[in-house]
Amino acid sequence: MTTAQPDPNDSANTTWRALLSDPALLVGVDALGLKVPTTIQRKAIPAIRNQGDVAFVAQTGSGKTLAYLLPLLERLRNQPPTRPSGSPYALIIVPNQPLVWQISAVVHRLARLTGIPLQPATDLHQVPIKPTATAAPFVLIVTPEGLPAGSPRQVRQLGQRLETTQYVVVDELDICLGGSFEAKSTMQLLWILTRSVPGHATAPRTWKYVVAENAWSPNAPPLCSLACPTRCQFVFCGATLSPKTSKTSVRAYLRQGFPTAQLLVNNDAFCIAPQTTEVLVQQPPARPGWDKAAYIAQVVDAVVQRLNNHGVYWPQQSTVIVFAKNSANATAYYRTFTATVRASPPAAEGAVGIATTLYVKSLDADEKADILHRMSTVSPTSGSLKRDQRPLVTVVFTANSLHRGMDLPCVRSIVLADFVQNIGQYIHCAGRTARAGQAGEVVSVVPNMDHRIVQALVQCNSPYTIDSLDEYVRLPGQPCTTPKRSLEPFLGASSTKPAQQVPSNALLNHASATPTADPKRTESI
Ligand SMILES: Nc1ncnc2c1ncn2[C@@H]1O[C@H](COP(=O)(O)OP(=O)(O)OP(=O)(O)O)[C@@H](O)[C@H]1O
Repeated sequence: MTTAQPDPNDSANTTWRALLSDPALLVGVDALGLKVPTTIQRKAIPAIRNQGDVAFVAQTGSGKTLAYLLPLLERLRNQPPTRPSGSPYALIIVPNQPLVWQISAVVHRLARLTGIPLQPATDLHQVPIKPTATAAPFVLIVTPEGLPAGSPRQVRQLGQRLETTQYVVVDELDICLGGSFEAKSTMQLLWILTRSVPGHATAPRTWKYVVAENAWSPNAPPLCSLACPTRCQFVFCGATLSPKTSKTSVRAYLRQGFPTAQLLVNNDAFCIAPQTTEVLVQQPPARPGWDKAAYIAQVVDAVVQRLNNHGVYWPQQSTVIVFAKNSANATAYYRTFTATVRASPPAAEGAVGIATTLYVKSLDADEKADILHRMSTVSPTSGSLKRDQRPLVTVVFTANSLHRGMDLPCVRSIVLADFVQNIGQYIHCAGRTARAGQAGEVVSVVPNMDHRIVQALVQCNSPYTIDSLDEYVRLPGQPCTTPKRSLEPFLGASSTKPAQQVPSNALLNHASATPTADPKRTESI
């Protein structure tokens, strides 16, 4: 992959007008209330406009979705399909169903606001095989599971349906191209790249291997060498990449398949947003009769209380997300919380004027997707309440599987009830708050302060490290302004290995070390 050079014309003062040539898009971003493009939008939009493959990595909540959707709309305006086709014009691959709905809602909104015809489809069957002459082009948004890729026959069918697709986005690239999705995504991208069918008599033998083993063969030819002239444009994006040394390195995957792609790694990639207040709370030692669920209920109650105390910093509508390591824990924390916790008292008359109602929902199975879908379609600006409406704190209990990509409105606090297993997970869970420059808070319940992950957080982010909930409630309410360092060097750190030695003072107080800013960087994969 090629290394992008810093653009001398790029400046934080770049306006939407300088970035987007199409007046309809300017109307759209204006209607969305977006004043200036974010850094990654300033970098990625011109790079994508050049029609080459692009991979970009930037902080959670930094507007990556629009960074790939706006060029798609622009492209549609400049090169509309010449005739109706049974292929979606664009394909967006994301790792989970709530994200499918979320991005579909954004596409729908953008198309409406800009007047550029584009229809979201969340299932291949929604794209008609024979569209009418006047039908708007489709963008298909699916998980890797949502596209067939098991047998050669299925892949052939997929091939027929994506024959004239022009633009392919892989969002949350480290999940979609790695782990359990790797084989499936590889099959799908392979076909889209080559417009040919693995398993066919003319296909290289290695492809048959790929099909038969349902795995990427190390002997397979580089994807690039298979590319054909009608190849479409690929865009990859995410907030994290797996480390170079990782067995299923996405970097290696991209280097092999998309060697000419431009890689843009934003300076803030792998960093927690600076306006995030981070708190590490020492979990009391387990002793007979101690109930973790009851303790988590107290933590969540303290979080709601702090929101109430510092309501002046939070808009009236707030969401708290409690992440547990699995659905069973999420349900246990939810049940105990609803059974034991009182509603927080209203703030003093004339002060902030916020009373708190608790709306708590355990997100299990189908329910979780449904609720997140409803929540994600609420606009953050719809926070102003009607006169007789009580301000609301929504507490959502969920398993970690939902930490990726969700852009829920007004998420003020994250509670990591079960400490994360790796830094990547921390980055993504913490990234559900402090989005698009808003203030936010992450409260991690830490069973063992000696973990390497704790050490990494103390070194890079100067979190508050405290050992009682009383201390937590008394923490200042101002949004954080501490710069944070990149957590990338610690991506491989696991919570199962204890750290070597963490200075005990650093764990007791808000660490005083001021992190240095990352050097400006773009990087080759
Ligand atoms: N230029 C902008 N100015 C202000 N807000 C913006 C801008 N661009 C996007 N946003 C808003 O920022 C929020 C986060 O955007 P988005 O979901 O695209 O983030 P992301 O970078 O994809 O995050 P993640 O890595 O968590 O998926 C959205 O609510 C979006 O509307």
